[in-house]
This record gives sequence, structure tokens and C-alpha cells, in this order.
Amino acid sequence: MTDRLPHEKGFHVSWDQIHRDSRALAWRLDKHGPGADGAWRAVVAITRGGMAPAMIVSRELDIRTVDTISVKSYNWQDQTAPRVIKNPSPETMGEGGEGVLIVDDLVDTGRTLELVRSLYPRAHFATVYAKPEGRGMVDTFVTEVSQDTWIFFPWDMALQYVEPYRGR
Ligand SMILES: O=P(O)(O)OC[C@H]1O[C@H](OP(=O)(O)OP(=O)(O)O)[C@H](O)[C@@H]1O
Ligand code: HPA
Ligand SMILES: [Mg+2]
Repeated sequence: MTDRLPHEKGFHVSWDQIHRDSRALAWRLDKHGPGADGAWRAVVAITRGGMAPAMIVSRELDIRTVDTISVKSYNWQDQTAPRVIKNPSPETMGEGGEGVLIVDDLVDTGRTLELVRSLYPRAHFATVYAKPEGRGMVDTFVTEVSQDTWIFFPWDMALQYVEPYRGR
């Protein structure tokens, strides 16, 4: 599969690394919310990729109100127009998403965040990883990778045997 990629490079992220990078995201967001003590009101994960980072961020920042918005943009690596399949509760989102942290695993072209931003312009948008084309759509992120890199997440991978360089 990987040799059919239009992407030059692969960036393989382990569970351990996504955990550490999501914690680093939480650290950056801590005390930057609009509430007393810089608190955030709620976390909203963009499913499905945003769910693990959102869980880690909400745990670190002690945010108990967690909701989801379901957006589908890719069929494997083929991009399609993003569509909202499920909305978060209006109660969670309040006035245009004020005080809400919207979390995704990455921003690539920015089209997913552009759509969600148009719905909740007052929310704060955070991703763990960012590519240059979509970086302007995200308020806070941790690590930037080049546009021609495909990020492989641990939920899409499995450990497997590799031949030694010199064969057998
Ligand atoms: O910045 P963009 O070019 O819009 O791409 C980024 C989005 O694409 C992926 O989601 P995908 O639609 O593949 O769904 P998934 O999270 O359920 O895997 C990824 O998790 C982001 O949500
Ligand atoms: O680099 C990526 N990795 C995984 N999913 C994605 N969706 C858009 N870009 C990517
Ligand atoms: Mg996604």
C-alpha cells in the first residue's frame, strides 16, 4: 500500500508517542481558556482520529464535558469533500463554540477544520500534528511535518516481522 502513496515520506507514530505528543498539546493549552483560571468549558473530538488525543487532553486538563463532531473527508488516502455526519450537542457548543476546545489528530489541507470552524468560529482549534497547507486553520499544535509526509497512526498499524538488512 505504502509504495502507492503520492507522499514521499512516512512518519510512523507509536501509541507511546501519540500519548506524549497529546500530553504536550494539553500542556500548551492549559490555562489558556476563557474561564476562571484559564479553564476550558468542554472538549470536542473530531472523529475518529481526534478521539484518542481528545481523551488525553481532557484527562490532563480535567475537563469532564467531552463531545464529538463526526466529519468524513478521506477514503483511505483519497480526499473527498468533508461532510458532517454527526453534530455535537448545542448545549456543549453554546455561543459559536466559545470556550470549547476542538481537537483533531492532524491538519493536512485544512479542509476539515475549515468546515468545522465555519460552524463554530469562536472555538479554539488544536491538533497534535500539522502540515504547512493547513497550519493556518489551527490555533495550537505540537509538531509540524512536511506536506509530502503521510502520518501513520498506531490505530492503523500493527507490529510485524521485518527481514534483517542482510537477509538470511
Ligand atoms: O486537513 P484535512 O486535509 O481535511 O485532513 C485532516 C483530516 O483527515 C483525517 O480524517 P479522516 O477524514 O480520514 O477521518 P478519520 O479521522 O475518521 O480517519 C484526519 O483525522 C483529519 O481529521
Ligand atoms: O497524513 C495523514 N495521515 C493520516 N490521515 C490523514 N488524513 C489526512 N492526512 C493524513
Ligand atoms: Mg479525522
